[in-house]
Amino acid sequence: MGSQQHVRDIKSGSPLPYTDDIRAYRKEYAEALDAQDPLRNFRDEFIIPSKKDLRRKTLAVDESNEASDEKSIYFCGNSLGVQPRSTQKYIEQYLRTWATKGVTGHFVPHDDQLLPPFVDVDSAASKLMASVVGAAQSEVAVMGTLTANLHLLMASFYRPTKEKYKIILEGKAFPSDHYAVESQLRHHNFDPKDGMVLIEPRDLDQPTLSTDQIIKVIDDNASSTALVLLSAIQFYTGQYFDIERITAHAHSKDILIGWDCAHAAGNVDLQLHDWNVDFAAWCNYKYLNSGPGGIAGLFVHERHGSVDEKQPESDDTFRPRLSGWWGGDIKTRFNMENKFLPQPGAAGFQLSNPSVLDINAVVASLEIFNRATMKEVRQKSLNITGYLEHLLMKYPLDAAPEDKPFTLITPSNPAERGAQLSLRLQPGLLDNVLHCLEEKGVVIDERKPDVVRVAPAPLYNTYTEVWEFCQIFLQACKEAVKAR
Ligand SMILES: Cc1ncc(COP(=O)(O)O)c(C=O)c1O
Ligand SMILES: Nc1ccccc1C(=O)C[C@H](N)C(=O)O
Repeated sequence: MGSQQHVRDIKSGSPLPYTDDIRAYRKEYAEALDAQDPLRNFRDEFIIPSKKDLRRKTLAVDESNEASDEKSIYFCGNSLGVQPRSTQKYIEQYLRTWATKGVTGHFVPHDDQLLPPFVDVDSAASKLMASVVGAAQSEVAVMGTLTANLHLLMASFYRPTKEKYKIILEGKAFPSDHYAVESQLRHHNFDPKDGMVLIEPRDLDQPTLSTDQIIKVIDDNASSTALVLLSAIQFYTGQYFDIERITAHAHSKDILIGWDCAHAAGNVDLQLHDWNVDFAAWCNYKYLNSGPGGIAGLFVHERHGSVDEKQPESDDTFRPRLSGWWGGDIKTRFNMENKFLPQPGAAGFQLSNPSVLDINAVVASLEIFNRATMKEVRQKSLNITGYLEHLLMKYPLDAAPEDKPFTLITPSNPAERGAQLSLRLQPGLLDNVLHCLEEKGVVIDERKPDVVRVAPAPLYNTYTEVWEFCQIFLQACKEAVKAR
């Protein structure tokens, strides 16, 4: 099959039919894929660090050169997404509103403002967030930070009894999640050694977890488990778990389940509502490009968020929670009567008035996402990450095994991964490979001692970058093997 046929197949949204046709390994093929990419114009919405800027010891950005400077190959949106061009405009607008309106900026709408008055920016953000994670607006709040939100949600959803008190999580969960669970158990006077049930990979060389294994751990601990907390996409392996099936299974055992969507939000087309997830939390600084440590997001399924207006605490479906004034009824919030009536839905979990500065950055990015659908973003992601895998594993056609001193630890089934591929290098190669990549202006990240994570972000990365990355990476591997 010729390269034009491949391109047509990609355009029609069908799975990319890779072949060993020599033409498909040429740069022109990657360029043709870019030319046909329906999302190609989104790249212009982002500032990709240039190679020159990355090398510079100072921050000076010479804007006149920005367009002409050669861009880095930035495949690190799984750790920190790049800056949308519009972020600066939103933040300047916020600074101007604060400077010129002072406290009146809280309440008075002004015609030229990009966002509503300060007190309403949280709902402007949740409105844009809802479709990105597959939720109703009322199920989403843009607030806090990921780990703090996990604690808040566990305060609501982890209600242990003497019999049912365990929390199931991955053995290799991101450390912050591990610490959050450990400290929740201690907070309730349980011993984490007994109360934390860790799902460990069976094979350390291929450290993914099968759905059957997860389900078996749930079954084995069903009578003593209060909560399951898993990551939607595993930060290390890039594995995308079967959220719908695992959630349904936990529910069938009368266990609540929450999902850490840090590596999934803005990456895959989550359907948190339809999958009946109890709660979820994520940060917005990875695939959602809202800046380091920026304001985060959480989801509470609508069945947990209802409020009886008169007697919220006696409503059966009311979730007990740690509260603050911003979660309270908007109409009475400023009455200072100390009668807490939570807002329905996820907004009722808010504590403080949010940082408007931070929310501006989230909104700037979400507005870009809302110009596409997550289905389209995911389709490009499947194609571009599939192309990356294909080139890494098959190119060049005459490659000897020693030319490929790495294995893929991310599942090769596209349905079981997002944008990221994690590659395990043979021992002793990592530092030299990283050095070569840095020299060539490639930004990826490493997990010591031997794993690199490579994540093309569908809204700003190109097929041509994938092609270039593979040339550089494979050459870097060759040189590292020689130097070993
Ligand atoms: C899965 C996961 N959980 C937790 C964190 C920590 O998040 P934060 O520092 O924003 O609380 C991260 C990223 O840093 C992460 O990837
Ligand atoms: N927030 C950070 C601050 C400093 C360095 C890394 C991070 C990350 O987010 C790491 C990310 N969670 C990861 O999966 O590697």
